[in-house]
Amino acid sequence: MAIPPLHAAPERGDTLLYLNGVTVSFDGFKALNSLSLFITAGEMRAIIGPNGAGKTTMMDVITGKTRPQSGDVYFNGDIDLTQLDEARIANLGIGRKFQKPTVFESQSVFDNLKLALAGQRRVFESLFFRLSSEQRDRIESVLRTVSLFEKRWALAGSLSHGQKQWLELGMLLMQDPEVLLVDEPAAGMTDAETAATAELLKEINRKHTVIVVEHDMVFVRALGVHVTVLHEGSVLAEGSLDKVQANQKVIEVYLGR
Ligand SMILES: Nc1ncnc2c1ncn2[C@@H]1O[C@H](COP(=O)(O)OP(=O)(O)OP(=O)(O)O)[C@@H](O)[C@H]1O
Repeated sequence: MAIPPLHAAPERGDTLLYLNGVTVSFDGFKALNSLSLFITAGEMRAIIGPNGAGKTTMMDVITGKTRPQSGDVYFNGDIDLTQLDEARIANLGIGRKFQKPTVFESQSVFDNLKLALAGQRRVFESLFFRLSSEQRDRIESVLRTVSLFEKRWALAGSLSHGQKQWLELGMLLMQDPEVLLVDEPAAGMTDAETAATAELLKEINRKHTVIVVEHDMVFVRALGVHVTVLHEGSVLAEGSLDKVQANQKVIEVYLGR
């Protein structure tokens, strides 16, 4: 049974991402069941929910990897994302970071960011193209943002798991996306790395809209942002972490796992 929407839909023009009544079925199973989610420009939103709630499918719909059977998906008020392919959507400024880091291990931290700047160019060409001073400044600024300036000449393969995640966030930042979708950034991190990642996302959020999917409640608490709880492909609750954690429906869903 579809859960009725918690709030009336806002005006599309007031949103950066507008998902209204989005349904995705796999052989009759609804991974998203009339999902409605509205993100305002400049906000950071945490998305939580038990396994199979539809978090990954939601990100697949936004990035064009999966087409919904029904519902509206708009970016910036009037760009219909259901009509665009993944490359077009990425070029619009919707960047995604998957859970597993995919940095170039045999290249330096600096060269990984250089490769990210070059975008679609072939890897070999990209390593030998000459940087302008603005491009070098930009790489250095991102290196400082992700706390890897001191490590810039180290091979990416020698970084800790947490540092690799930060490098990959840095690679995403080189493309200067308007919105970043970040999948479980704190997974597998030490407590110190988790705390540093929360600070990093807050810093990134100063200039970019961020949607972060995460299971680690300590991390979500450190972010201190509005939380949306997904369950069976719909929004179950929304609000501060304290508010949703006190919600009886949310408690039942998590205890019933
Ligand atoms: N390609 C697919 N074919 C069939 N079923 C799918 C497919 N992709 C996802 N599903 C199902 O849809 C539901 C939602 O999956 P999804 O991966 O979006 O959940 P999730 O909230 O990201 O879960 P997790 O926290 O485990 O990553 C699950 O029951 C999953 O098995």
